[in-house]
Amino acid sequence: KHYDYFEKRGIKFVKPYPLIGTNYWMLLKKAFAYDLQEKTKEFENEKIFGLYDFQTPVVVLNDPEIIKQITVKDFDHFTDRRLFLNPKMSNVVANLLIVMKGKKWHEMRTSLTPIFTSSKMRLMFELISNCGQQFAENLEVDNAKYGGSKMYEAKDICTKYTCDVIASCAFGYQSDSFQDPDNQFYNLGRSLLELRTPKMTMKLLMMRFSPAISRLLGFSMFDRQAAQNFYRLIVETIAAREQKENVRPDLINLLAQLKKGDLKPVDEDGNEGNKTGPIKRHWTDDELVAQCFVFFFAGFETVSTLLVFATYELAVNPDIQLRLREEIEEIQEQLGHGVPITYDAIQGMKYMDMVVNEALRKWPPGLIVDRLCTKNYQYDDKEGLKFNVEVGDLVWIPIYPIHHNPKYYPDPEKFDPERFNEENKQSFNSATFMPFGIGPRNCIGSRFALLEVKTLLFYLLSKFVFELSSETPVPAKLKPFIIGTAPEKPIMLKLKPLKL
Ligand code: HEM
Repeated sequence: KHYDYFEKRGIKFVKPYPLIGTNYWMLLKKAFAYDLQEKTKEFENEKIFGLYDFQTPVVVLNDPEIIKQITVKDFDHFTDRRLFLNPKMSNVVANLLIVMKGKKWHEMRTSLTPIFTSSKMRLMFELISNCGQQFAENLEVDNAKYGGSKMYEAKDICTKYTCDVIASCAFGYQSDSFQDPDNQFYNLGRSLLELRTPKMTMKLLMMRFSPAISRLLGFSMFDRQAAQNFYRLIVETIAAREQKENVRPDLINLLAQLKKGDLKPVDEDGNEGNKTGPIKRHWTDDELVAQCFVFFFAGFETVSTLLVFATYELAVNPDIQLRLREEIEEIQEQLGHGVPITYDAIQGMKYMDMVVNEALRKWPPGLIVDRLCTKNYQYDDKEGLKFNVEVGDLVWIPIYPIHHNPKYYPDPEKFDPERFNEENKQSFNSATFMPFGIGPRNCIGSRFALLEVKTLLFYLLSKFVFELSSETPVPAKLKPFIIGTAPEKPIMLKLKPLKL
């Protein structure tokens, strides 16, 4: 009964099958990204087309102008996402920015935006840099024990680093996951990593297929005990900070300021308004804890995935790696060898920025973003394309297929940082490069994520040459049967010491 949605509206669509809709990629053991890419190619002359995610009709926006119209200009009709996390799971989940809806989301986003501005990131950078430096030193010592010949699994080292950064910047806790992989942060991180396994994919699909059955079966995405321990730790740390006036520039500190009403609202560019006073609102413990958890929920897997693919591309493109190292050496000469990298120096690294952007284009950690229609909507491009979207209908923005469309990126499988050089950047369209999503509901943590990734690359490349083990397949392919960006086979890295 659900499968006549597009026919009724005269929208071209992919033929669905009972129950699975158009999700055949699961049965064919294909990667979701490749399947969606094929479907968008099949409909390349259509600005929109339909598919069925199980029984849910999805309008796929296959054109940058329509994407901008719906996600930016007409955002007030599409303020929400479809939920994969059930807010009824706990009050913390209900208060995650990713999950919140409508007015409540808007209010929370406005309250949190001052935390993620450039000026706050500048202060937090010292903590990120300490983690990067410590991590590279640990690897140097470990690698030396094996005469520089040890193979490291890229995902393993990148998740350990990401975990330490989150522990330090979000939770105010110094961990060293390389030396002590049993610490509580890494354990929680590991339970998040399970998201990328076929077993968890089945659970997530079940949550999508039938939230009621999933609740009955008690499906949960995280280790409950670990999550409870975290809760206690955060509440206690915030209380201790309030008493001690500790000025460690981390999220806990910023949340304590928010709670006291010391932070002013900012506009989209992070500028404080002169006329408006500080944000005043009552914060519950659940709300405060949720904001720390957001780093884990939204920033752990995404950042480590980007790091994995960036190191992979640098290893298979030695000329690009060399050019990036030259830029790093220039910075080191300016700052003095052994001196930690500064916020301004990392922000000024043009080639680093190009490399990271190209890694985000080719391997976007988020393959799609979605929007739920919250107010009936009528689209008319005045050139013959008209369609209606009603409250509760779902639209997808196909990030991966757009990033791999030769119309926007000639020779899309080539890793070419020049696509993002100063000259090309001028003509960039925000709806053809969307690693952090698009519009008012885009990624709030993008500045933080970029700093985290660039910092580790800086410290690692100043010590090692990245090479791949012979078992790592080139070109890398995406793992089938999971919804997400992960390599099919582990990426094994050799870190050849520069000083040997
Ligand atoms: C390379 C790393 C990252 C990538 C590629 C990434 C990508 C994304 C994408 C595609 C979205 C959806 C945007 C949309 O719907 O238009 C998103 C949302 C979000 N991200 Fe990130 N993200 C990254 C890191 C982080 C980090 C480190 C944080 C930490 C705070 C974070 C926090 C969030 C939050 C809270 C949202 C929801 C925003 C809202 O609903 O208002 N992300 N991210």
